[in-house]
Amino acid sequence: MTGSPPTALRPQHPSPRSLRGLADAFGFEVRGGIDDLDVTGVAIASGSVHGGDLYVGVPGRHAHGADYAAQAAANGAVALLTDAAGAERAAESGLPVLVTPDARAALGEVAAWIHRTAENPATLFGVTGTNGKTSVVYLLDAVLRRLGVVAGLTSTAERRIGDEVVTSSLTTPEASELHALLARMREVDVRAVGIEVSAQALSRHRVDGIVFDVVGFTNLSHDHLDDYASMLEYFDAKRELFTPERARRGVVTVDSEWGERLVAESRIPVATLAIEPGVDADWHLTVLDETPVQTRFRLEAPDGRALETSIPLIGRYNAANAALAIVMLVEAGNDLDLIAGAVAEHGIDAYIPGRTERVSGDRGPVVYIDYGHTPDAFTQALEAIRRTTEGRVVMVFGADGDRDTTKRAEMGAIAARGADALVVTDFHPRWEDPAAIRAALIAGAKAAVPDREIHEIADQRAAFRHALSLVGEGDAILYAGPGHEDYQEVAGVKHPYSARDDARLALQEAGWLG
Ligand SMILES: CC(=O)N[C@H]1[C@@H](OP(=O)(O)OP(=O)(O)OC[C@H]2O[C@@H](n3ccc(=O)[nH]c3=O)[C@H](O)[C@@H]2O)O[C@H](CO)[C@@H](O)[C@@H]1O[C@H](C)C(=O)N[C@@H](C)C(=O)N[C@H](CCC(=O)O)C(=O)O
Ligand SMILES: Nc1ncnc2c1ncn2[C@@H]1O[C@H](COP(=O)(O)OP(=O)(O)OP(=O)(O)O)[C@@H](O)[C@H]1O
Repeated sequence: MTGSPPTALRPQHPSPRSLRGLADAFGFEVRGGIDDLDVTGVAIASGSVHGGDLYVGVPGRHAHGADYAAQAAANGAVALLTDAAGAERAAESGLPVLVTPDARAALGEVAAWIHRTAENPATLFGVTGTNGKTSVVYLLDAVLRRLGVVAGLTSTAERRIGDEVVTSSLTTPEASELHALLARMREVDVRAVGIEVSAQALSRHRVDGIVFDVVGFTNLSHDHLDDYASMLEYFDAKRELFTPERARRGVVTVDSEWGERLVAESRIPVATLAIEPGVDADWHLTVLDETPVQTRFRLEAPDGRALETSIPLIGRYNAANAALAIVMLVEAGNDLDLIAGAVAEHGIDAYIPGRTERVSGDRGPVVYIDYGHTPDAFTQALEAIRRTTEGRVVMVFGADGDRDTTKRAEMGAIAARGADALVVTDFHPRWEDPAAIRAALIAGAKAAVPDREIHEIADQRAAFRHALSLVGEGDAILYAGPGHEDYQEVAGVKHPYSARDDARLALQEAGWLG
């Protein structure tokens, strides 16, 4: 899904808007006749244009979208919005053209205008940070449901409109898709939406045309240094969310120096949250109890009130994610006592697909499938599992091909320090040599802990089964990487593979799961 959503994620009853009105509102140069034309939607991928759409042709890394204007026209586009170069390239398409210097930069506001998303909006929550964004939007969703609010979310794993669920591709949809989704949500009375905001989304205008009611920051650690030249550039991309043009209020987790820095540099009012004792913050989180199946915590408000609840997830970091969600809800105007009452007795019943998801049963080793693919995610998940495991911890992992190669040695080193045995396997090699990726991980592991037990098994199914042969009752396996995904990408081809399903099958084969 690149650019324009399937029908379910679009408004079913769009109200047409005049193309001339659009051109006038934005001051676009017009080439061709547009006076009698109406527009009902907007798309930036020619393949997902619906009849009545404005097709927006933007230059990309591989192509100029304007080159696909004829296909967009064949699919029912009424006009093209593009830059001057695009207008030349699309001259043969027969579509009237609206010209602007940077069509991607215009897309968010244009999509907001077409879908009227500023009218009667839901309460909008935006979550950013290296790790924990998906988790926080699911936790927001779970608490909102407990409060009786019809909620929606967009995350790396899924887009949800109330109870309707659609699998995601990008973490943050393109602006055309995001505004269509918000318009669809309004049609079915969704009143609060959690939106995961990646750094790339901020750099590439994907959340333009939106002013969030409350934004939250989880943490910042090594990732995406293929897209950003340094950690500072990566931080600057995320900091952009904490500006009045994009959000009204913020909540910042301040346990790291990046959190402190964000508070200092934020241009909107922010509340602060800390999990580490002794850190100066408005809200304080204390973890009360951790087991392999749940974490119980207490959250203290600046006015001395407190909330106690549990989540069906392991790890202090997940308690921090839940606390961030709760503080964001309070900052949006929800009463803390009301939230406390809603989650006190049964806890927050969030199910987050593929985030330290326990796929094992009551017998045998505990097996978690996780989406962690950064050094910090490895650290946090391993620490959480170590604290609740009496026996050995075996870690199965690989690393993304064609993505930030500089984190691989560190990932290997953290795995070697945190687990008793490693099974290094393939993740998504994409166009890279998978053996070279495994070698980088193993080199990092050996440099950190030279005598660590390491098994190299390229095939994921075989790797997991081998890990299973190394453990027994009281032990744990962390299989980090695949999370909720249902494919493995090799040289441009997506092969079906669900680590969760396969791990359950392997546990059954081993007689540990009924
Ligand atoms: C680097 C990046 O962000 N790339 C995005 C970009 O692709 P691109 O520049 O290569 O596009 P292109 O292939 O040159 O095509 C140019 C234009 O022509 C259009 N086109 C192209 C071919 C065609 O037949 N018809 C057509 O209309 C395309 O839709 C596009 O609008 O525009 C595409 C269309 O929207 C996106 O799908 C694509 O995201 C790719 C898949 C991607 O992997 N992005 C990653 C880096 C990303 O954004 N990740 C973040 C963070 C994840 C995390 O938190 O870890 C995310 O938010 O997902
Ligand atoms: N607060 C946190 N701090 C550190 N690591 C975390 C935190 N929350 C989750 N993680 C780890 O990061 C992994 C990904 O979590 P999650 O999907 O919520 O993050 P994300 O920011 O949405 O990342 P992505 O956009 O890649 O999905 C989890 O599986 C877990 O290993």
